[in-house]
Amino acid sequence: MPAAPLPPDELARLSVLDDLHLLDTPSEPVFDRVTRLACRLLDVPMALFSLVDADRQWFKSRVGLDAEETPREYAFCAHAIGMSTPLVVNDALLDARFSDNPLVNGPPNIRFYAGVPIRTSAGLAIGTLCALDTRPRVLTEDEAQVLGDLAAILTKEVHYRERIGVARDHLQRSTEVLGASEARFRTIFEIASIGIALVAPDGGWISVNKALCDIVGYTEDELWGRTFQQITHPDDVGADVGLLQSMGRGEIDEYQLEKRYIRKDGAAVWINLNVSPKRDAAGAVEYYVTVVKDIDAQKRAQQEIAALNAGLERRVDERTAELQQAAERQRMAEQELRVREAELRSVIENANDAYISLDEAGAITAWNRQAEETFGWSRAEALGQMLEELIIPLEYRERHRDGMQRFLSTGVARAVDQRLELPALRRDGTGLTVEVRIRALDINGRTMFSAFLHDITDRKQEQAQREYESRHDVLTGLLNRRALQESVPLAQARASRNGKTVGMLFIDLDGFKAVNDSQGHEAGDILLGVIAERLRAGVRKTDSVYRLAGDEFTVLLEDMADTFDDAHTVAEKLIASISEPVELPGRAVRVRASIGIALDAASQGRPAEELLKEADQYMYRAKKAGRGRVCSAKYPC
Ligand SMILES: Nc1nc2c(ncn2[C@@H]2O[C@H](COP(=O)(O)OP(=O)(O)OP(=O)(O)O)[C@@H](O)[C@H]2O)c(=O)[nH]1
Repeated sequence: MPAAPLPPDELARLSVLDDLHLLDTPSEPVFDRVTRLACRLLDVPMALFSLVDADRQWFKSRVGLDAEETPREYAFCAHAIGMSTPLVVNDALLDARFSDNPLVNGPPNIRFYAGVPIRTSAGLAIGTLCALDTRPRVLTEDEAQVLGDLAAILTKEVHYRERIGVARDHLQRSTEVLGASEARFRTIFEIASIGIALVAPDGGWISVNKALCDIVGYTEDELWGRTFQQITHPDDVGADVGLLQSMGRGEIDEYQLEKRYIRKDGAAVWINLNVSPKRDAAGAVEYYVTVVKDIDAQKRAQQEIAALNAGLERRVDERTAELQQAAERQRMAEQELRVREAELRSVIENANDAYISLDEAGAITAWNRQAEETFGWSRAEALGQMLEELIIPLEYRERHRDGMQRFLSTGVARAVDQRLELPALRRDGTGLTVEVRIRALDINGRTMFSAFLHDITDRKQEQAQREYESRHDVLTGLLNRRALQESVPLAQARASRNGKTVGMLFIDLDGFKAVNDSQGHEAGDILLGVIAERLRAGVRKTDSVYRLAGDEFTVLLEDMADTFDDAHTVAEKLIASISEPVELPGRAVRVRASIGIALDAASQGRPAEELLKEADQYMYRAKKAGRGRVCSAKYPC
C-alpha cells in the first residue's frame, strides 16, 4: 500500500490547520449539515469532513462512521489533498493505492471514495469533504457537481473560520498587549518617582499616585475633595487653565508647563507639568493624564544661580565701574602729573636759582639753565660728572663726600634741609658764594639729592660793604663811634685775659674850623684824612683809631701797662704827629690837638660810654688849659 506523498507545503498546511482550531473539537451543526446533505444527495452511507493532520486524519464531521480518526497512512484523503482535482475511487479493491488498505479490507469496508479537497484562503488543502460507500459505484457528473457545491460550502466556512481565527488572534494579542500595558501603567502609576494623576475635565482629581501626594503634601483622599486649580499657585492658574482649554478645543495635543503648587503646609513647590487628554470615541475629553515632576530643587538652584549670577554681574558691573573710575582718576592723575612735571621742568628750567640733582654717588643728574649760567658748565658737560669735581673748592670736597655718606648711612647730614652759604667754583676757576638748599628724596628706595643754589656773591659783598660802612667813617676810612662801642668790651676781655689795661684817648683838633673857613670844606676833608692817617700810623697794630664826629677822634689802646704814663706818651706822640704841617691845595696848614685820657684801670670793665665821657672831659680840660696838650685823671692839667 503506497503512502500518499506529502504535499510540498506540508508544514504551512499543518500550521494553518492548527490555527483553525478545528481539530479535536466538538461536532458543529454547520459541518454536520453538509455531511448529512452529502449522504442524502449522493446516496452514500458515509460522508466525512476529514482533516488531514500530521500522522492521522481526524473527522470534524462524520456520518455513517464510528471512528473519530484513522491513521494518515490509511487515509484516502491524504491522497486527495495532494491533488488538484477531486479524487474519485470507483472500486478500491481495483485501485492499487487502496486495494490492501485495512479500511477497504476491513471495517468500514470502503469500496467507493469521492473526495474534494477543502482549501484555505491561501490554497492550502487541510482536508476533504468525501463521500464513501461500501459498494463500488460511479460518480455521475451531477453528483460530482453536488459534492463540489457542498465542498464549496465547507470551504467558505473554513475561510470564515480563518478570518475569525485571525480576528481572535488579533484580539488575544490586543488583549495581552492591553493587559500588559495596563499592568505596566499601573505599576508605573504606583511606583513612579514622578507624580501621575488622572484629572477630570473640571479639574477634579480622579486618581493620583503616591509620588504626586508626596509632592503636594496631600493624601489621595484629601485630593479627591479638591481641584488642581485649588492647589495651584494663584499666579500660575491662568496659564494652566488657558492651555487646558486650548487642548479641550483640540488646538493642541498636549502641553508642558512649569508652575507652582501650593503644598498642604503652605509652601510653594515648583513642578514640571505634562498634560495629555484621554478622549472617547467621539473625541470628547474623558480625563486628562497629568505627569508631574518635582523640579523645586532644580528651580531653586536655578533661582539661586540666577541670583548668584545677578549678584556676580552686579558686582562685576560695580567693580568695572570702580575700575573705570579708578582708571579715569589715574588717567587724570597722570595727566595732572604730566602737567605738573612740565610745569616743574619749566619752573626749574626758568628758575633764577641753579638747580642741580645728584644720584647717590654724587653724580649730576639734572642741571638747569641757571646752573649753566652760574657755574659756566653746559648741561651736556655737567650731566654725569661728579659735583665735587665741578663746583666744589678743593678744601671742601672731603666735607662734601663725608656729608653725603653720613646722610646715606644715618639719614642725617648738616647740609640737608638747611639754608647754607657755601663757597663754590666757576668753570673759570673763580670763586663765588652760593646759598644752597639741599633736599634728599627717596625715589623707589634710592636716595636722590636735589639742590637749589643761588649766587649770593654780590649780596655778600654788599652786605660786607654795609657792615663796613656801618662801622667805618666814610670820609677817613677810620672806625666809627658804633665800632668803638662794639670794640671796647672785646678789648677789655682781651686785656683782662692778658692782665693788661685798656686806655682811651679822646682827641679833638685845635683850629680846624679856621681851616674849613679859610680853605673851604673840601680842604678840611683832606686835612681830616691826613690826620686820620697820621693817627693810624702813630699807634700799634693792636690799637685802633676811630673818628667820632667832625674833628673828634678816639684811640683805643690795648695791651697797656696799668699806668697813665704810657697813655700820655702815646697822646703826646700823636699831638706831635698831628701838629706836623699838612699840605692842602694852595697852601700848607698846621693844626694841633687836645687829648683827654681815660683808663679802665685794673680791668674794671667800665662801659665804653663811661670811658668816653671821662676822656672827653679831660680833653675839654686840655682845651681849657690852652689846647695842644694831654689831660687825664693822673695829670688833670
Ligand atoms: N671839612 C670838614 N669840616 C667839618 C667836618 N665835620 C665838622 N666840621 C667842621 O669842623 C669844625 C669843628 O668845630 P670846632 O671844633 O669848633 O673847630 P676848632 O676850630 O677846632 O675849635 P676848637 O675845637 O674849639 O679848638 C666845624 O666848623 C665843623 O663845621 C667834616 O667832616 N669836614
